[in-house]
Amino acid sequence: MTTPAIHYPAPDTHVTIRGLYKSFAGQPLYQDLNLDLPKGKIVSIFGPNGCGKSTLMNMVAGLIPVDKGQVLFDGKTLAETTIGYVFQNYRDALFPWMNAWKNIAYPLIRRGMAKADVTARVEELARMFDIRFDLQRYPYELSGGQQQTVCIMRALAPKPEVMFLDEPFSALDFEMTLFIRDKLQEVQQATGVTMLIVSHDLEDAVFLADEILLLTRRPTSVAEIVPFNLPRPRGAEAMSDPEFIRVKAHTLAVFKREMAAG
Ligand SMILES: Nc1ncnc2c1ncn2[C@@H]1O[C@H](COP(=O)(O)OP(=O)(O)OP(=O)(O)O)[C@@H](O)[C@H]1O
Repeated sequence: MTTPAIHYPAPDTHVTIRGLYKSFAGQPLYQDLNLDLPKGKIVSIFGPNGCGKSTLMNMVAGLIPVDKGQVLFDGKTLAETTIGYVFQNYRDALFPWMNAWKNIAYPLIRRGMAKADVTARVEELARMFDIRFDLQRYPYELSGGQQQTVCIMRALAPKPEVMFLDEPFSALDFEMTLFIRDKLQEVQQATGVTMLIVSHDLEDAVFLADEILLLTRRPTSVAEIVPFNLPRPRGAEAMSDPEFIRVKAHTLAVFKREMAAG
């Protein structure tokens, strides 16, 4: 009798993914995926088009069911874990009938938090994000960057243990990208939240990451996990740092290898 391999989590693991399977229309996407995501770190998911970056994140976040497998957060189930999610398209992510303040407060009000505590938390987030616009304004009155900032504040409001961000920079101009990069790093440093970011842009994927999770083509597995240890905070000048350039080049080489395979 053979004993199945036991995948013990690496030290400092937050999220453990074990024996994960997912198919769409009979076509396998993931087959027995085993993965550990480190606690209090930023992990970027990067890989070829359609390899399943968003699907992986959405399965971990519980937005898409797995066919088989287990995902645990510090040994707890998703239901026992506070998570935050920033959706890919900020234009559709905010409740249009609520002003920015109410959007941010929404997850707190739903949890039954007392009014004074809700106000204190929204004010704390407004200070953290150095908000200069009027939070009484409605989403349609805000710029794209302001809307995305509100989305991130809403996701952070309940103090999540894990934060999921699907393409958070894809619709932002460069100035706003720099601002959001700064803020995400500040928040991460201040709170120790574990972050998982899906990106289809190589530079974005590398810049914020402690680890870049590189996926193969479909059926998808882990091609490589690339560490990126440049000290924080990483400002715009980090983009010309030799270590950033080296990690980006390595990531690109693995990506090209995966594109050529199969
Ligand atoms: N609901 C669905 N039904 C059928 N196929 C799906 C569904 N969702 C995703 N897929 C397929 O699964 C694969 C992975 O999709 P996913 O969006 O996760 O990939 P991705 O790596 O995030 O893609 P992209 O780089 O295009 O953003 C794709 O081939 C996609 O067509």
